[in-house]
Amino acid sequence: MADNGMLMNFSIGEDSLGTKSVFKGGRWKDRLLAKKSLQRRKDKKIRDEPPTGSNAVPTKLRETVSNDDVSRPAKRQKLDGAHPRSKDTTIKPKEVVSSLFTYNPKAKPSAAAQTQTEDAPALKPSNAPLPASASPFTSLGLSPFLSTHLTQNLSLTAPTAIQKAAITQLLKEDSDAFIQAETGSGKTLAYLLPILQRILALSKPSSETPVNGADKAGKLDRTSGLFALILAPTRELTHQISAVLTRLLRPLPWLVAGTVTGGATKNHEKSRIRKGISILVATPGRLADHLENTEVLDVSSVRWLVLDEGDRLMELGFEEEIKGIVKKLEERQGKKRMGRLNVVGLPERRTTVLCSATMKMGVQKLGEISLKDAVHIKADTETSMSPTTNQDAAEQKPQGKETAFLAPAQLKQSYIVVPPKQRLVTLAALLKRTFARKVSVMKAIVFLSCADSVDFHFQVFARKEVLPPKETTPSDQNSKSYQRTRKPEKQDTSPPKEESAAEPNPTKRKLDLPTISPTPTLSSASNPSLMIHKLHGSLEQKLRTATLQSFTRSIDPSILLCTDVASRGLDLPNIDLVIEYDPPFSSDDHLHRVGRTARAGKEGRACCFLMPGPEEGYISILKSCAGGELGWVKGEDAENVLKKGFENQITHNTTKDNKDVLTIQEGKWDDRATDWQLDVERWVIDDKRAGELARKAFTSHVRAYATHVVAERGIFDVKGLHLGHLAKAFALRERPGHMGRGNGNANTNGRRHQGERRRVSEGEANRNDGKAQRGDDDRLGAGGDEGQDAARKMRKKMREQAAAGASEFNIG
Ligand SMILES: Nc1ncnc2c1ncn2[C@@H]1O[C@H](COP(=O)(O)OP(=O)(O)OP(=O)(O)O)[C@@H](O)[C@H]1O
Repeated sequence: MADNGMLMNFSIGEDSLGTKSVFKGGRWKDRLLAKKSLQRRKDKKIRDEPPTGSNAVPTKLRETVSNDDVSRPAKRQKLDGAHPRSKDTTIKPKEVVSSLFTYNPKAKPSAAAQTQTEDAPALKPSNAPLPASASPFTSLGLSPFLSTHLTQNLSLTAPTAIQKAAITQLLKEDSDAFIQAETGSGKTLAYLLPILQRILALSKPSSETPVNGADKAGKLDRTSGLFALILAPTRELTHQISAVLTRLLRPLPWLVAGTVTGGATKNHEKSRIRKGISILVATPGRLADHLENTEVLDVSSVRWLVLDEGDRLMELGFEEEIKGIVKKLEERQGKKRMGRLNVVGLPERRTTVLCSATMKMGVQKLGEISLKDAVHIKADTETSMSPTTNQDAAEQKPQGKETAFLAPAQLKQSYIVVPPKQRLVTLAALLKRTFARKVSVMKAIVFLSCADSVDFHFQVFARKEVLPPKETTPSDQNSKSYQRTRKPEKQDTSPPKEESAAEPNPTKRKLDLPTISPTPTLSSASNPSLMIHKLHGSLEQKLRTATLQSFTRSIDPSILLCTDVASRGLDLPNIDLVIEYDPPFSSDDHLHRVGRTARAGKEGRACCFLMPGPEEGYISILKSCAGGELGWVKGEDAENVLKKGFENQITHNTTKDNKDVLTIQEGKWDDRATDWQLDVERWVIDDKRAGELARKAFTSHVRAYATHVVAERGIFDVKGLHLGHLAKAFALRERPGHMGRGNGNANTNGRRHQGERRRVSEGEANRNDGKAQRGDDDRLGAGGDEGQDAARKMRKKMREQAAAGASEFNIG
């Protein structure tokens, strides 16, 4: 029965859609139905009226209709053609745009309550070098020559706490060791220095005698044998360790370091191995390959094996390779090669050192494979809290927490709860605000969930804004304009040299690379040459290396957009801010990501984006990673960030004579934010490639979202995502049509590449996915569980690839 008919049988008090409606007569059931029908009409009327007050749609959008009401399913809109149900294709559909500022879910009051309003002082650094007077390098057993080299040539005056502990232990005994220390605490030198000291002492009965270039240690040279093997999970990390080693070996030219990694030419590696290498840094896949196929690789004299970033080695599925390498080392140890120098003083047994900042199941398993009676070396937190007194240190130490699992104490962490529709514009605002002043932040890293998302956001920030003509006119009375001539950039695509080679030229920028661009939209008057870089595992290795090198060496303020490819072990200088735009896939990943800043006692900031709802549960994990109540974790007000970022609008235009014109307009922040968002949305609609990028990024992001570790999947529940709202964060006015249809093709996930993938923990497969949320078909998983199906397939695929030992970095 139609509701309209029902209403006619009742007498209704006051106006039919007024607030005081009284139903009289008829059965109670009919009265109830009529009441409900009236309520629906009222709701419809409210929706159709332009809202007023704080929730008003900005003026420019009032003629448009919102389809993103949280409380009801969004209707599918066809943007690039006629209305789906309309047979008349000549009728242009009305543009459907939802406002950034309406129908947004709000942060829970409990999350707001956790927001600190005042800036608490950060704790004293936990990974800084110790006071030089208390612990000089010589006091640890390093030779005066090495100590002098560290101080004079590498500007390292004293060890960090983990270096002190590791160097003392590894020089004292030949037992295996597990080195565990927080990010940025100097683990690389903690294992390299004792190995170097021991190699220098080989063939020299008295290690007391200083070694120098003129009187080299015994008869050792590069043909004496390979003494140490260092395994690292990624090519980038391998090259980084090799660069540190090369600097250490500079005054010891008779010792030679080398690398073997996937992606490099095997024949070149073979010829270097043939010439002789004293210390080899390798990725497991390529080393296993050489052990199998390269006759000249003699590992019989290897006495030190280091497994750096142990947890990552396991995550990337290198278990089998490592088992094979350990087996080969054991088989070949002791077998003397004809013609080899018999190195006096070579230890009888091999020492294996496992390094990790975090202690996962995988690390324990790796320990079982590789270590025998290992000593667990940890930083003495009481001495690591330099330069505080012991009493301060004791007060700082979080009760019942392993400090090695924590972020550096001096790191200032924040979180920002942003509704999905405002995510993109808030990220832009945060970056604008961050780089508003030249001196404030030199470099920032933004972590995203997948390669496609990195590609999309890179393009968003690399493009020039096209604002409405009135507002871009420099003659506007609120506008100030600046002019600067763009310098022609010199092309340089040559492969990067190791640090030992010529000194870097920091002014050289590789603008011709597709991974580096100026970012006009984020630049400011005082910071006009802001650069943006992108890095992910689907890029060609050469491009990755060149991009990373350019970002590292740039003296201009720069932003790096990346996946977790850059989260482990990389020591990038001057990183002031880490933004986790997409939350990490596990709390361990969070520690590694934020560990790219606040290194070796330096200051650093990190900010994690969360969405209102279950994601707010992550705040307590952020706090516990920061050391509980003692840690520095502050909530940022999302609206404040938007206000600060969009107070002034800066636009760049290029004149015919190749001059950049910088225009600053002052005005209302919410209008500016809306203009900015609409501009990106128009670009996505008008430019076919951009549209494709946005849709791929969105799809891949949602699929990647399904791969959070099982323990945190209640917080990051893919079924709870409001896809319609989230689409706006990818400048899409509706979610892509195929989402949630269960095509389940994990390969189209847009390259959240094997190496970036989470190894699925045991029991994950048995996860009870629960029931799909009904009543809101904009949520993945509603209507037939296709979303769950896609997520399940994605996880299965990842398991297969991890088991196959594939890695984005190392297979070559
Ligand atoms: N004794 C020291 N004094 C000053 N700086 C140091 C010292 N030892 C190492 N560093 C610097 O600290 C930074 C971090 O070192 P390293 O990369 O070895 O840290 P890490 O513990 O391996 O970090 P991660 O866990 O992130 O891989 C490097 O820039 C290094 O040069």
